[in-house]
Order: sequence, then C-alpha cells, then structure tokens
Amino acid sequence: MAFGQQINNLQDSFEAALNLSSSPGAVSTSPTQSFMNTLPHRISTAKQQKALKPFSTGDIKILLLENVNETAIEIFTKQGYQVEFQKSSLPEAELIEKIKDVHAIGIRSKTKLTAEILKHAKNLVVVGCFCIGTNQVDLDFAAKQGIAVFNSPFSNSRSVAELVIAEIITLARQLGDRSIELHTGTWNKVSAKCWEVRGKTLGIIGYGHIGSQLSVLAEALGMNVLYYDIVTIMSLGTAKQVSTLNELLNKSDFITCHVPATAETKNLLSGPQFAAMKDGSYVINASRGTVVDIPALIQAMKAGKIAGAALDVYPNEPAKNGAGAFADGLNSWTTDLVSLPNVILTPHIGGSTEEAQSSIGIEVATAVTKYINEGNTVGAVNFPEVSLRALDLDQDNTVRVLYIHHNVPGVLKTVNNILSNHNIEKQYSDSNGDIAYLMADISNVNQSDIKQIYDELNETDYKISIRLLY
Ligand SMILES: NC(=O)C1=CN([C@@H]2O[C@H](COP(=O)(O)OP(=O)(O)OC[C@H]3O[C@@H](n4cnc5c(N)ncnc54)[C@H](O)[C@@H]3O)[C@@H](O)[C@H]2O)C=CC1
Ligand SMILES: O=C(O)CCC(=O)C(=O)O
Repeated sequence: MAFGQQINNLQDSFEAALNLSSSPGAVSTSPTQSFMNTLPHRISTAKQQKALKPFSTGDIKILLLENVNETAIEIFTKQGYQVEFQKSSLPEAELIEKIKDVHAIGIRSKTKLTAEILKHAKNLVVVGCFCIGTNQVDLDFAAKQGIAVFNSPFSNSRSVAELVIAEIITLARQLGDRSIELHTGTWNKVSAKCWEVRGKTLGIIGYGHIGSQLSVLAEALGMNVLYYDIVTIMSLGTAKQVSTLNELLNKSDFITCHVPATAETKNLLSGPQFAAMKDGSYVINASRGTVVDIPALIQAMKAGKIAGAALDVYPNEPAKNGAGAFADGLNSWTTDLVSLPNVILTPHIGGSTEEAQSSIGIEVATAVTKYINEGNTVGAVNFPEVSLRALDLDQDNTVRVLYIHHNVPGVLKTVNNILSNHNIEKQYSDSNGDIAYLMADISNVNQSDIKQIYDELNETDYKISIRLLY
C-alpha cells in the first residue's frame, strides 16, 4: 500500500475512534487530513530530531487575551497555529463561547478560568498564564480535566522589585502629593514628615523571587531588611528572617507584601496588623488585592497610624483600560481611598515593563508549544513534571503516547499490558496528587497498531485524556 494511502487510512481510523470518544482531550488527538498530507515532507526535511506534532499545526487554535506580548504571538504563528489575539480580557459569556473551540489559551492576571468556565473547554489542552500568579485559574479542576497550566515563575520579578523601591522613596518623600499639587498649580515646598530611606527598616512579607530581589536592592540603598515567610529561607546580604509576622510589623518602617493569593494570605494585613505597626509606617502591596484589607487600611490612615501606602493590586480590577474604570462600582471604598494623602495607586503594572513582558512571552509560549508538540510538562504548575528526550529522525514508525490519568493503584499495570505488546523505547511516569501522567515512545508500530493502542487506552478506567504524537 502506498504511504499516502496508509496515512489516509490512519486518519480515517483515528476519526472513527474519536467519534466514539467523549474524553475532553479526544478532539485534540485527531490527526487531520492537512497534517497527514504534510507528514512525508516534514519527515524528509527535518535535520536531527524528529519534530513531533499532535495533529495539523494549522488546526491548533490559540486564544490570547489581555495583550499578551507579541513575542508569544510570533512563536505561535511560526508553529503555524491559528492565533486569535485580544487586548483585554473577555466578559464571562463571551469567554465561554470562545473557550469551547480552542486548544490553548493565554491569559494574564485578570481572566478568571473557573471550573464553571473550564467545563466548557472541551478541546482545551493547555493554559499559559503569561505572569507569575496562577490564582486566577482553578488549577485542580484544570488538572482533573487533563489541562496543563504553565506560568512564568520569575520573568517579571525584577520589574516588581524595582517598582517597590521607587514606591518606598516616593512614599518617604510624599512625591505623589507634591506632583499632584504642582500639576494643579500649587507650590508646596515642605520637609515635615519627609525622610531619607537610608537606615530605615524594610519588612518584607514573603521572601520568594520578588521579596529576595527587593531585599538586595533595598540594602544597596542603605536600608535594614527584615523578612517574614512561612518557610525558612536563606537570607541575602545582611537581611534577617523573623519568626512571627508581629515581630516584623513592630520593627519595620516600611512593610511590603510579596505573597501569593491563598486562603491564608487573605486579609493578611488588616486592623490588628495595622495596629501592631509602628506609628507613621508605610504599607505597600504589589502582590494580590486580597492580601490587604483596604477598608481597614483606610481607617488606619485616617487615624494617622499609617503615613502612606502604595497599592498596585485590588480585590476587583477593571477588565480593560479606560477612564472611569476604577470607581466605587468596582470597589465600594474607592472614593475614600483616592481622597487620602500620600497614597500611590497604580493599575497592576508591577510586572509591566518591556523587558518582563517580552521574556514572559517567550518563556510561556515556549512551554506551551513544547507541551502541545512534545507532551513535555516541565514547569507545569498543576501537573507532574515529565519530559522524554526527543525522537531521532530515523524513528519513523514511532508513536509518542501521552496518557493523563487519575493516580490510583493498578492503572500502570493496565496501561503497560496494552503497551507491552509493542516495543517501548522509553517511558516516564509521575504523579502530582490525584493526577498522574505517563509519556511513552513506542516503536515499530503501524497505523493499525496505533489505532489499537489508542482504542485500548481509551477504554481504560481512570483515563482523563490521551494524546498521540507522531
Ligand atoms: N503586581 C504585579 O504585577 C505582580 C504581582 N505578583 C504577585 O506577587 C506574588 C509573589 O511573587 P513571587 O515572589 O514571585 O512568589 P514566590 O512564590 O517566589 O514567593 C512567595 C513567597 O511567599 C511565601 N508565603 C506564602 N504564604 C505566605 C504567608 N502566609 N506568609 C508569609 N509568607 C508566605 C512563600 O513561602 C514564598 O517564599 C505572586 O504570587 C503574585 O501574586 C507577581 C508578579 C507581578
Ligand atoms: O502583568 C500582569 O498582567 C500580571 C502580573 C502579575 O500580577 C503576576 O505576574 O502575577
């Protein structure tokens, strides 16, 4: 049988298999006609390693929201994927409509991918968070649907740390107020309650990528650094870890939050914590809007306890840029907050620099592409991290099996019973909580073997989704 004919038959048999399947990942396993027609060409022109593709790259649809950087668009379009780009996030109903159809979605911090929304994402294989935080995605639900989630763990850390340094000096010198006054014609040359930052104490809550970077910059300015973290972390420079949040609050002049949004960090700074701070201290939050209780902060500022605050993040943030977007309708305390002196408000721009956005675009788009094309989950935040070395160019009759399943006893025995009828070139399996992921390269298979492997795996208990790459 001619190779082209074999390929067409293989496509038919896959499509038949897919018609029988109801798994969320099933559509994504379909090798389409256009992919099959290009296969002989792709194989003959590849150089060293065989390029694995899940199915026709031209059929892969990616939705990029929230002005994800053009570096990502370039990477995806070079792959031949269909890219839809939107500058802002989408209203829920529109997002549900769009997500039904796409294989990958790229978001930043604004788009909430809740279980309710992900339920509709029948073709979705992967989510790229083009940011650090992943609290906007229901990670457990995504994993249970077989959807891998990637982020960029530190590409914008430096940008946030630099913003916070700027804010420390801005608050200490009341620069925001002086600037607003002069913009409106008022000359107000004062030094009362304006300070140098040299010799002052910076208290960092959360000494991770951002907190520790900030620690180094603050010491270079002559500040003393204390930090509080739930884990013991090696200090940089002469910074000191304190054992309780209260100790940090009692001893610091500036307090800055760099923790993730979790149940434990909700209102981490509220009335009692403001009361525990030194009189005239300053509060900075560029982490998540849930971490600081803003009405309590307003009260503490009105009482003169807190001398200034810089906020980059809010419990509710507008979906898009524009006048009037930040108002009481979104957060009921807005009017009160904006009327306070020495409050710096920025629209969640901690990570918004050209450098950060461009490297995030490259990092996340590369991880998403590697997952789509090779099944590699290194860097995934909700999946076991599994990677197999590439196939060699001459390994023509090899299929890569990607099998996502619930982590229960006996699954591997069943799966290996199926695979062991063939030559398993290599195999790797790992689990993360309830979810497990197996990658295996099976050689010397023909189209009916592949069809059979797919059908048999599809029948296994505890399967979440299967993809075959070849
Ligand atoms: N404003 C912006 O544009 C940006 C905001 N962020 C936010 O900043 C957060 C921190 O970022 P990274 O430093 O990269 O994260 P990271 O994961 O490197 O560090 C977070 C640190 O917080 C600690 N932590 C967790 N819970 C804690 C608690 N209850 N009390 C004290 N410490 C706790 C962790 O042990 C860890 O050391 C992100 O989760 C994200 O939400 C990140 C980037 C940009
Ligand atoms: O740049 C963004 O949209 C979000 C930045 C951020 O908060 C993050 O990286 O977690």
